[in-house]
Amino acid sequence: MSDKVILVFSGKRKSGKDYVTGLLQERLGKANCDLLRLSGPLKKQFAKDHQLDYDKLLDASEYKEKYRAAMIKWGEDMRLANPAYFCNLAIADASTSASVWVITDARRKTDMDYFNKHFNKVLSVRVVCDDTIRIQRGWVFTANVDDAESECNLDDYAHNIIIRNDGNQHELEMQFQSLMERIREM
Ligand SMILES: Nc1ncnc2c1ncn2[C@@H]1O[C@H](COP(=O)(O)OP(=O)(O)O)[C@@H](O)[C@H]1O
Ligand SMILES: C[C@@](O)(CCOP(=O)(O)OP(=O)(O)O)CC(=O)O
Repeated sequence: MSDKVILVFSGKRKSGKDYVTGLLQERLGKANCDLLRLSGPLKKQFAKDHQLDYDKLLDASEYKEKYRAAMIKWGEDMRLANPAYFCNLAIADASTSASVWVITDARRKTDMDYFNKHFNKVLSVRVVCDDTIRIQRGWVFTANVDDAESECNLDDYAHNIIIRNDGNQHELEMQFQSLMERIREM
């Protein structure tokens, strides 16, 4: 079993998963820390099958939101056949030399089970944020998305670390310091 440190991030849409994991990678350095997106291989295959623009599905855009419900459904069908499918693809693409792998977008207990099964040093990190702030960042409640497994399956998971990302940079910095300390201890 690898002794890499695996940080498995999750959080609601617009909680700031990409923002926080990007900042973390900057702090740790790209050579030490690789970002793994479970949604990466999902979007790539979905785009190919449906003649869509893969790059436009990657950023925080309206284009992604337009196809989100269909991508969730498609991804769920794939996961039903093999819950490890996207996790396997994400780690196949990851940097073997980085000592820290940050999974940016876990959504399901099966994702958590996968990393806990395959790695020793795993921390689950939940990014949380008030809905009022998510709305300011462009979140609009959408049925079949915000009430679906994709957004809710890890709500009651016993996360190791909670990061509050309401936009207070000082508060975020303090939380980063203790997260970095936890990583060093591992
Ligand atoms: N702490 C923060 N300070 C400033 N902007 C932020 C912060 N957190 C998130 N954002 C912004 O809010 C938007 C949504 O964040 P993002 O990381 O894409 O969320 P998620 O990946 O959880 O959907 C992005 O435009 C991002 O830059
Ligand atoms: C179909 C998805 O993989 C789409 C995920 O796209 P992003 O990971 O880009 O989403 P946010 O960062 O939360 O906005 C969801 C799933 O159920 O797998």
